[in-house]
Amino acid sequence: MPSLLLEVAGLTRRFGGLTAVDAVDLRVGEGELVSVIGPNGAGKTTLFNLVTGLDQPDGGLVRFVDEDITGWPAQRLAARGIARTFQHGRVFANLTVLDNVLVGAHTRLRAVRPRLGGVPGLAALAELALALVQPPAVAREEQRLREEAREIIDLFGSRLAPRLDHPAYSLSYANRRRLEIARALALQPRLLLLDEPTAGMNESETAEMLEIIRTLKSRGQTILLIEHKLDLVMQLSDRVAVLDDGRKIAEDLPEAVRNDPRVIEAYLGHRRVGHAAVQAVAAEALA
Ligand SMILES: Nc1ncnc2c1ncn2[C@@H]1O[C@H](COP(=O)(O)OP(=O)(O)OP(=O)(O)O)[C@@H](O)[C@H]1O
Repeated sequence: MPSLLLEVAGLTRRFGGLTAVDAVDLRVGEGELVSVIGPNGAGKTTLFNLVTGLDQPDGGLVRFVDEDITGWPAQRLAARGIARTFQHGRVFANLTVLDNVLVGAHTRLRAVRPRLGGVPGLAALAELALALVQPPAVAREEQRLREEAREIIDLFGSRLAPRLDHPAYSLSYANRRRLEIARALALQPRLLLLDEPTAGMNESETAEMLEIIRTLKSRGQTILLIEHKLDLVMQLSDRVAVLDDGRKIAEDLPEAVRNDPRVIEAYLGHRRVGHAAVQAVAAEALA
């Protein structure tokens, strides 16, 4: 059993009368790829928002490594090594591909740099002075970051590498999604959360994304993945957790989840259909 990186216990989020995330438990070990699946509205993105500090839980806790991080803001979590991508992709449209990735790297550096005495404005002034003077150490660091950013971009091969100087707004939808992942990787996250990385992608783009995620996993990257394309989930995951109406209804190895009638029924929304019919429909959908 790998050492525990993320532990979610009894996590709950209500919106008015709706319990979007209902007492969910989840554990992710170092180096694992755990997928969260479930029908639309099951609570997957809300769960991600709670883990990454974009939303506050009404109950339960989130532990990361050896700290209780429940309710921490996103910036503080990024400093601890939690990075995410969004369902609809978020990049800085007016920045180039390279600069988008550099933003990720700079965020990491800012997070680990010691605070300058807590004097308001001093840190910003120091940054400005460093930028103006560019002492050799800063120039070297900048060069190193650029090389690191290029290496990350190279992971996406001919999709992004020839477009280093292109503004993000000029990229195709699939390339913007790739760029968003590249930027998250520049944070060198201990935990990477991917929210539907293949949403809106065609079959060959999806296959490429599968290979990229496989590569990240083989390098030891811990990943929490939301994905609707179950074929991809089944190929990549160490474990699969299934949400339905905010509750975790199953968590198991991919093969076991694939054959779990509760999962099939919930996922396909065929609660009133006979078991045999469900299995027939599911066999088609999950094939
Ligand atoms: N800010 C909000 N205010 C009110 N209701 C919300 C809010 N965010 C999410 N919900 C509701 O919570 C439930 C869970 O939504 P969530 O987006 O987490 O589901 P999901 O599993 O990610 O769905 P999908 O697969 O469609 O992305 C849904 O019923 C949704 O309408």
